This record gives sequence, structure tokens and C-alpha cells, in this order.
Amino acid sequence: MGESSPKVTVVVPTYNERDNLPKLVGQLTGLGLPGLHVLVVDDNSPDGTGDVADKLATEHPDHIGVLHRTEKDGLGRAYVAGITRALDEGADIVIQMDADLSHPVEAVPRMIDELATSDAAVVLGSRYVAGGSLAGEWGWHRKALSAWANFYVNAILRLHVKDATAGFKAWRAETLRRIDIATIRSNGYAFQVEMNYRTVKQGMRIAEIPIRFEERADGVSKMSLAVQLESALMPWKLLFGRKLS
Ligand SMILES: Nc1nc2c(ncn2[C@@H]2O[C@H](COP(=O)(O)OP(=O)(O)O[C@H]3O[C@H](CO)[C@@H](O)[C@H](O)[C@@H]3O)[C@@H](O)[C@H]2O)c(=O)[nH]1
Repeated sequence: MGESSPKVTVVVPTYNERDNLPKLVGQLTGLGLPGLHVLVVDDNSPDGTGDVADKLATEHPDHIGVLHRTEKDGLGRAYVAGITRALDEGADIVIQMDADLSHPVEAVPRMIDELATSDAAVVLGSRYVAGGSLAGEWGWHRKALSAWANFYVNAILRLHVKDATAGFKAWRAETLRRIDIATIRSNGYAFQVEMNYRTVKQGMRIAEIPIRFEERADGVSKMSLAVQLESALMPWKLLFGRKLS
């Protein structure tokens, strides 16, 4: 990163987020950060999110871009496509962020600061470090599932990260180049874990800063049984390389 403001691209994957996207974009542009760009990656959402994104891009041509894909192809593939575009367009920092307002926009400047002032390769918005929290609406079973997923992943892969499945992250461009995202194998939530694993395997450091994770504002989660199965198997595939593929 140079002396001037880093070029920051927030990559936002969307599938049926028509009502949430304009609110998120309003909050992000409201931060007033020089060099902040939003790249929406829409998988031809049936609710017309792609059209909403195009309209936002027309209103803010310097700050919003849209990558349209033809069909729903999963969170991981959407991120790989969006991050690749962001790197090609010269981003210094790439931020991953859900469209549903569950990730607090106020944390974005803190994440950028952490990258600027430390040796961290990536900064996670973490629910499970001191000061982090979960929305009160989460039932005990959902909390237990999330805690179990973190325990499971850390026990197998030894990531030493408290929120190993977190989806709110700020990456240095050079970290993303080193972990070679074009060859990422997982697609659903396991994508987050695979990205962390590659970072740690390269000897790079993952930092966590506390966030409050809110319940999504509108719409529904896209978590499916297939996504959960992939998440359960992926740590073993990563550990044993190609033998389980
Ligand atoms: N383009 C595209 N976007 C998608 C797809 N599937 C989901 N998304 C988008 O990806 C974001 C997250 O999807 P959700 O379905 O809302 O995720 P979640 O269940 O709340 O899971 C979140 O928390 C997990 C950790 O607990 C994270 O692992 C996960 O990445 C995400 O941040 C949303 O903006 C959603 O529209 C897809 O196939 N294609």
C-alpha cells in the first residue's frame, strides 16, 4: 500500500437481496472513505437484485460496479469471481461482506486501520473475541451449531482463529495473490475456512477484531443441506489433500 489512501473494494455477493442492497450501499458510501469502491456480484437473482444494483451503479458511477453472472453458483464461486475482478482493477484491499446488513459497516474503517498498522495478512470481523457479540435473536441451537463448527474446524485444521467461519474480512491484495484463489475448491461456507487455511499454511497471520453480528434485515439465508455437508467434509479434504477428492 502506498502513502495515499488505499484503493479498497468491498465485494458483496447477492442472491435475492433487493431490499437490503440499497441500504448497505447507502451505509458504505456514507462512510465517506476516499478510495472506497463496492463491487456487487449478482447471480441473476429472481427478485431483480441485479437491476437494483445496476441502478445504484448508474447513480454512483465512481463507487459502485456490478458483476452479473448467469445463475446461482454459490457464495464461494461468487467471491472468487468478484475478488478476481477487484484485483484486476487494482484494489489494494479487498473486503468480503454479506449484503443482508448482518455485518456492521462501522467496522470497515477499523479493519483498514488494522491492516495499515499491523503485519496481519487478513483481518476478520469476529463474533467470538472479547467485545464481539451475536444478535440476541439467535436461538440456542443456532449458537450451538456455530460454536460446534468453530470447534470442529479448529480442532482439525489448527487455525487458531476464534471465528473460523466468519464471512466479514479485509484482505491485503498481496495475501489474495499468494493464496491463489483461482484454485479454491469449496463453494459454500467452507469457502471461508479454505481461505483461512491457505493463509495459515503460507505462514501468514490472521487478525480478529470484535464485531456485533446482527440478524439479517430482510430475506432468508441461503444455507442448504449440501452447503452444510460440504462444510463438514472440507476440513478433512484440506488436511488430506487430494486423496479425499
Ligand atoms: N452471488 C451469490 N450470492 C450468494 C449466494 N449464496 C449466498 N449469497 C449471498 O452471500 C451473502 C451471505 O449469504 P447468507 O445465506 O445470508 O449467509 P448466512 O447463512 O447468513 O452465513 C453468513 O455467516 C456465515 C458464518 O456464520 C459465513 O460463513 C457466511 O459466509 C455468511 O457470511 C448474502 O449477501 C447472500 O445474498 C450465491 O449462490 N450467489
